[in-house]
Amino acid sequence: MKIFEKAPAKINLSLDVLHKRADGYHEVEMVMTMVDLADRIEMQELERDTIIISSQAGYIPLDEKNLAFQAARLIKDRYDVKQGVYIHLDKQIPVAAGLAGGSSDAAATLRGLNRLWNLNIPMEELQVLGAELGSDVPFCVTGGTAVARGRGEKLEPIVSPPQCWVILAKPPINVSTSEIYGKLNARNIKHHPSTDNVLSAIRHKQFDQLCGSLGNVLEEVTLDLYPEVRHLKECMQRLGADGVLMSGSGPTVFGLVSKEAKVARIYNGLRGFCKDVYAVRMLT
Ligand SMILES: C[C@](O)(CO)[C@H](O)COP(=O)(O)OP(=O)(O)OC[C@H]1O[C@@H](n2ccc(N)nc2=O)[C@H](O)[C@@H]1O
Ligand SMILES: Nc1ncnc2c1ncn2[C@@H]1O[C@H](COP(=O)(O)OP(=O)(O)OP(=O)(O)O)[C@@H](O)[C@H]1O
Repeated sequence: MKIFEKAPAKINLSLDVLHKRADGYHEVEMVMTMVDLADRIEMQELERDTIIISSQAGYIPLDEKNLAFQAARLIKDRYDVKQGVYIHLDKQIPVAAGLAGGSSDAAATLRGLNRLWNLNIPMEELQVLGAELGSDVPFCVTGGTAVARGRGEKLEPIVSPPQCWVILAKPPINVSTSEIYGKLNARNIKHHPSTDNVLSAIRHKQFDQLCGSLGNVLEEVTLDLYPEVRHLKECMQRLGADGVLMSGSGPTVFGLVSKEAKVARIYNGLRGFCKDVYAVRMLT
């Protein structure tokens, strides 16, 4: 049997760090949602006890370093599954972008193998398994819109943000999440975003208030290290996006845009100096 799962990209509408924990991770408070840009994952049963990964993208690992491989191995080990699986990743989400592409692939693999092997694992249990693979994986298991706390695994689902366009632009650089968290001085954060303001804007479907409340404490670190990300952010603002923020640890910058008429101008303006630009809808 062969099944398919979609693995959408996430964006952080807000990302606050409360403090650094004794285990080295950071205690976060984030509002996350998904956008209509997704990898497509095909999973096919194999009689042989093996995990095979392939992808059309030449620049991701296809061995045990791949998060989809790790997800498959985890589920096989925990539930004593003797069958194997062939997993093909049709990558559409740019890699190491701050859009949780690998995490979403891992989450989609957990959901897919749960179906393929009739394991009937409840979603909450898949999220707990996902947390072993990465901090963004539990959110990606269920998707939607949620407040994430802890190191990202404590989730509170909320209603969808007001519908709008999301323009994503990724400059051609690689940013390491652990490097950015490592360079953040949690005791000396200049501007904490207000999670309450973001939540109130979402609940009341106040698009302008949402745009005014966006904030990410990792932005300061990445923008200082990589001036091209700052330049991209300023460019998106100048082109007229209503709210602009870096996603996750970057380097992707997203712009929220309410009027469709503005989308093509912003998209074309960014394409002038950035190859990876996408105009998508918020997933509701
Ligand atoms: C930046 C975000 O993508 C925002 O959604 C996440 O906080 C990071 O999620 P992720 O890439 O799934 O992160 P993980 O793979 O768990 O961790 C990568 C590295 O980021 C750092 N890390 C991650 C999450 C967290 N709450 N505190 C951290 O300090 C740790 O150094 C860790 O070694
Ligand atoms: N299935 C996968 N897809 C993409 N990258 C993967 C995958 N599995 C492992 N990786 C590796 O993970 C690293 C991070 O890639 P990913 O696209 O998940 O980053 P990201 O979007 O910045 O994640 P996050 O937003 O969760 O920090 C890359 O260096 C890549 O080689």
